[in-house]
Amino acid sequence: ARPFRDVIFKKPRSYDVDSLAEFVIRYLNKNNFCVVDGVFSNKHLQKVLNEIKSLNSNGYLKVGRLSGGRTSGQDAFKLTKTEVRNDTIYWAEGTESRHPNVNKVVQKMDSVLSALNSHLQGEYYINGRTKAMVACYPGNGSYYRRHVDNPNGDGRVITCILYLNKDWNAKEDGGILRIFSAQDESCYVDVSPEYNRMLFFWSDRRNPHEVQPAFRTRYAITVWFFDKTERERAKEESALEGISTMKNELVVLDLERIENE
Ligand SMILES: Cn1c(O)c(C(=O)NCC(=O)O)c(=O)c2ccccc21
Ligand SMILES: [Mn+2]
Repeated sequence: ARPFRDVIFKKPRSYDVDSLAEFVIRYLNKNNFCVVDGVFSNKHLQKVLNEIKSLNSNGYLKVGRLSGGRTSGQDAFKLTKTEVRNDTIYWAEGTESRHPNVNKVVQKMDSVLSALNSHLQGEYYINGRTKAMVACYPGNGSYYRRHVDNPNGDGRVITCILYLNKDWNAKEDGGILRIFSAQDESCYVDVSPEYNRMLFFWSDRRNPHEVQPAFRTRYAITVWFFDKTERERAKEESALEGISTMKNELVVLDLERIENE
């Protein structure tokens, strides 16, 4: 397969939230995804990384169980000896006192979130988000199988990821996020999970993606932005099905229920 374009990751004119939001929407409309490098200061991100490492060493990150792009034990495909599925995750509200710098990242994502609406030509109205998912791939070949974040209208419209991996060398460390073109299976774009890199993409079927096996510890913080209408309809439907409608819990439940697209 060949990359569907040599994507040169441009930088926005400036990093105020409105220019950022305009830049994100422009590339979401053009390519269905947008990479923005250099949003945070190195000083701040170093503190964020330290907080996440201590969350990890204090056992706050739990194995991702059946969540998202994997089916349970009855997998047909065999794992190679170096590929193990053990991404670990921690859900942050963004207000906990144990990680003030992670909270600042969530607040920055919130400020971008609220600025997006004035650039979305009315097809969505973003009015909320999930909790922030702090994810760690331990680097023993752990990976995330190809999936769509929101294949069935659970309300999530934009995925926002911040990568925290210093001096990442994808050739040795792997861990590439490969986003496939929904139209043409043989086309994809590879995003290296580099430090201070933000990635936005439509959460629906436009962006099947996978995390390739990582051979070094790989950290990321992800937030999913909700569309008001789609979210309310999903909550009505799930209420009918009797699934608990606690806002963030529902998202966690959805992540466990999502099958591959
Ligand atoms: C750990 N992890 C993920 O890494 C991704 C994902 O697509 N990550 C993309 C990336 O890290 O580049 C997910 O979409 C995901 C969904 C539910 C639970 C855990 C999850
Ligand atoms: Mn995903």
